Amino acid sequence: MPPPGLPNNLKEVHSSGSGDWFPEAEIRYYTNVFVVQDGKLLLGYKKRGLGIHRYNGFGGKVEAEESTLDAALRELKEEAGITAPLVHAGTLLFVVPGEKWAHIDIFRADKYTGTITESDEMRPEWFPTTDIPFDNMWESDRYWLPLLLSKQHFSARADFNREGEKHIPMKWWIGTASKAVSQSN
Ligand SMILES: Nc1nc2c([nH]c(=O)n2[C@H]2C[C@H](O)[C@@H](COP(=O)(O)OP(=O)(O)OP(=O)(O)O)O2)c(=O)[nH]1
Repeated sequence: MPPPGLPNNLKEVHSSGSGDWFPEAEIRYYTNVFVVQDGKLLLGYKKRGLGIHRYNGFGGKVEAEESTLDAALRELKEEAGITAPLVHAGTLLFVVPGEKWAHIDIFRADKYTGTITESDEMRPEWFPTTDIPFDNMWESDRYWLPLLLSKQHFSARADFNREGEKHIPMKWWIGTASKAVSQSN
């Protein structure tokens, strides 16, 4: 059974952890973009803020009166210097008790235009899709990123406890939807 906050028509791919899901809270919307080309995945080494010193896709908060897609395009331009045709790949609910729930819309692009450029926030780096640095990414990414790479639309929830700057994974659930990956623009 999918956890609270996810649609209930999903097929489980992976789940882990124990205890109860953390209680509901207000939702804040984020984006995250992964560019995949010629068997390589573009990641950014985060130089500041949430997820510092770890690799991630490019993204951030959706601003007021901005669509999710526009936010994703803006963050990709700000953080990596490029633009790309984005396809919605899945959704991740990122939960920390006492904080707003982060609803992260995750996009994939198979091509891009512009010159990849380091920003204040991210240092872009290509990795072979067979050698992704999961040990240096958010803990549950290893379970859903393969679904993004194989173009299966997914929904996931990951609950963490925060200890200072550290996020300790408590429980997570990842599933796929029957709907095919659709073009979002
Ligand atoms: N891959 C992955 N990404 C995550 C997880 N949790 C989480 O917040 N993120 C993403 C969502 C956002 O893309 C990014 C956090 O955004 P941010 O705090 O840097 O937002 P921002 O760029 O608007 O921040 P700022 O400019 O205001 O400092 O991290 C997770 O578990 N896995």
